[in-house]
Amino acid sequence: MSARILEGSVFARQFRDDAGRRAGVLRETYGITPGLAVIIVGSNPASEVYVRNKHKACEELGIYSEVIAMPEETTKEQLLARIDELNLNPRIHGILVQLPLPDQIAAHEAEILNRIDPAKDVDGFHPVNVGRLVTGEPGLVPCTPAGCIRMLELAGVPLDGQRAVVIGRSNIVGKPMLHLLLAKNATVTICHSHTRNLASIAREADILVAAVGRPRFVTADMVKPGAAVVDVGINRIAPKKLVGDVDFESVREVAGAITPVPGGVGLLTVAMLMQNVVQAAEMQRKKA
Ligand SMILES: Nc1nc(=O)c2c([nH]1)NC[C@@H]1CN(c3ccc(C(=O)N[C@@H](CCC(=O)O)C(=O)O)cc3)C=[N+]21
Repeated sequence: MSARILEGSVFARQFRDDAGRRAGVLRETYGITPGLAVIIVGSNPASEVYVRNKHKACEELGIYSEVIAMPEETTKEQLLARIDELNLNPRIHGILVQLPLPDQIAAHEAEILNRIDPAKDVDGFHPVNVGRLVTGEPGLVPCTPAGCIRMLELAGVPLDGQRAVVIGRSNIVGKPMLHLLLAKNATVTICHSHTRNLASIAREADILVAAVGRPRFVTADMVKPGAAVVDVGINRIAPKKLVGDVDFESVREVAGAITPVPGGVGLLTVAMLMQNVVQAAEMQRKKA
């Protein structure tokens, strides 16, 4: 048996079509063009790929997009001042500060992210949006986990009552994924670096999400036959070689469905960001 390949491009296309349609309504009915500002501090080759893909997606959907490149030596105060301006800028409905930040301001990451107006927080990283996710109130949800859940639903993978195991406990992927799966009535377990018997826990999963940041960490022996395997990893192991957190070639022989890297979750992330920008613009219109 060989797994069904869940192509990111197929699902990303559907998310983008939906975002484009809603952006059209905002434009034609209300004269609002959704706008996104991305702040990049310093240079990081991986970040540049992401920012380029995002910019292309905005152009295709008629979303206004501004990339604000700040020098490596930017101070916390300078960055906060830039965020304050964007918070007040009526053309900008979504603000994203590209992570990771350079070393001298990385320690202030929380303070920086908390400065973004929660209504414009299209990454869903602000504590107000995190709280809404945990309590089940409507809010902006982190793009990567939100995209994975929507993909699984569109692919017809059942979640209700299923065992889901998430490997990784980051604020960006692991923790929001836990809450989104829980909201779909899955039984969720989080595994991390201190977990004992990780492989045997992973093997119980009907849905296995890998977000550990270790190349090919998930091997075939850790996967239940027929499971849906979602690979959130993006590991550059050579200048032009990208691999996920899942050993794709061996796991595809065991899994029922699997996302590739590249061409999987990364594409969903960009498409979900477009949806979040449109959602932010819709919410700001209703509040105004
Ligand atoms: N505030 C913030 N929000 C983020 O969402 C965020 C971030 N910072 N920092 C970096 C990570 C990483 N990330 C990616 C998204 C899409 C691709 C992507 O489009 N990948 C394609 C192409 C990969 C390639 O060719 O290199 C693929 O997987 O097929 C990659 C990376 C968003 N991130």
